[in-house]
Amino acid sequence: MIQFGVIARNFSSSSAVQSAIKNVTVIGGGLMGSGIAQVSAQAGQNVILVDLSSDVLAKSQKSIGNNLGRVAKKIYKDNPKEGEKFVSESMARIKTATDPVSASQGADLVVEAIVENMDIKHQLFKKLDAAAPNHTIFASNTSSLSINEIAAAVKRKDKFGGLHFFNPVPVMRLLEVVKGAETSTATYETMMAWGKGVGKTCITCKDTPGFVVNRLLVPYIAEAIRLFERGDASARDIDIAMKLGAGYPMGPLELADYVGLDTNKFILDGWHKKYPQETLFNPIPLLNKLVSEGKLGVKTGEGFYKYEKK
Ligand SMILES: CCCCCCCC(=O)CC(=O)SCCNC(=O)CCNC(=O)[C@H](O)C(C)(C)COP(=O)(O)OP(=O)(O)OC[C@H]1O[C@@H](n2cnc3c(N)ncnc32)[C@H](O)[C@@H]1OP(=O)(O)O
Ligand SMILES: NC(=O)C1=CN([C@@H]2O[C@H](COP(=O)(O)OP(=O)(O)OC[C@H]3O[C@@H](n4cnc5c(N)ncnc54)[C@H](O)[C@@H]3O)[C@@H](O)[C@H]2O)C=CC1
Repeated sequence: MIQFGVIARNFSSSSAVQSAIKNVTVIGGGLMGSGIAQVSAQAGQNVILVDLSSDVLAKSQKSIGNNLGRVAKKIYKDNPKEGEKFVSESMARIKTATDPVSASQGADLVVEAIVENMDIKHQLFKKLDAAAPNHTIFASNTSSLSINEIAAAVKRKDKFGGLHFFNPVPVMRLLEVVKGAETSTATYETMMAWGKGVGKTCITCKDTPGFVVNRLLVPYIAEAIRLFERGDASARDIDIAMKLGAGYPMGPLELADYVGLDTNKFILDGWHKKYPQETLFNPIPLLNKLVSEGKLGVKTGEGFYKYEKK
């Protein structure tokens, strides 16, 4: 069951977040960054959303506007005027920028949601570390990289942690708060309070590959692909089985298409390279074939299933 009401309730009850963090800079205006900007602004935070591309920022603003409209319809179903006010006030709290450095100079919290590449994340955080105020907390939304390895680029390791959101961010209620080896208790507590303030249920995890959700989801999806590859069951039957037999909202192959087969492959390959003895992370010939054919799932119109192009 999807509960948007929780956003308003949790925010009003969390005074800690209101005092500790008021200004959030979200870097990366793609799928995840736009969702993180949206839930932050909904909760009353001042947000700067940063991307290298102004086209991406324009698209993000449009999709945030649409998604806020969906939220408003639910929270203010009997009061459309209040709903419109909620959308316009939330939108007004989001500014956009193309320079991460100047956009971080007034930030209490920077949430990074750029491309999943260690070198590029290092380059970004090195620049931010030199420019952001001393009190600014840095967090990465990485799906599969190590928080400690990302934090190696900064001096403020005590003020660095993981804030791992789920797609679609406005709908998925979980936030994984990742404590790195040197994350201080104060930073961890501020991240937990902030996560609760933006309407999420927070769980805590050490810096372990995939944290909790992806450590379980990646092998689960991999096994589903192997089952299909062996011809043990059809794609449709595998998905029906997990929806009706295990209560998942999407089957594993539908979810693989939704996340993107290139992303699935990227994570599996990265972990296989790092942990070659772990057979759960072994490469999957069928997945490699689909990716090499450009069949990446929903975003390209075909993966395990075919989709109408939007
Ligand atoms: C190998 C793994 C590798 C992982 C790689 C990286 C990924 C990560 O690091 C972590 C992840 O994110 S893993 C993916 C996590 N996400 C999931 O598992 C999604 C599973 N699917 C669902 O929950 C629903 O199908 C879903 C919610 C998506 C859609 O629900 P429905 O099928 O019921 O479809 P709708 O009827 O369209 O939507 C349901 C309600 O939600 C509202 N809504 C949907 N999208 C929205 C959005 N973006 N913003 C605001 N509201 C939104 C929609 O309006 C609808 O509301 P109601 O009309 O009231 O039901
Ligand atoms: N897609 C998903 O389901 C999830 C992804 N993540 C993680 O979130 C991060 C972002 O993923 P997505 O939003 O899916 O990617 P995306 O490709 O939709 O967006 C990334 C954006 O970052 C921008 N960018 C790249 N380098 C930049 C830089 N140096 N400065 C500013 N902007 C820059 C790109 O222009 C792009 O718009 C990744 O680390 C990913 O692993 C986490 C949870 C779920």
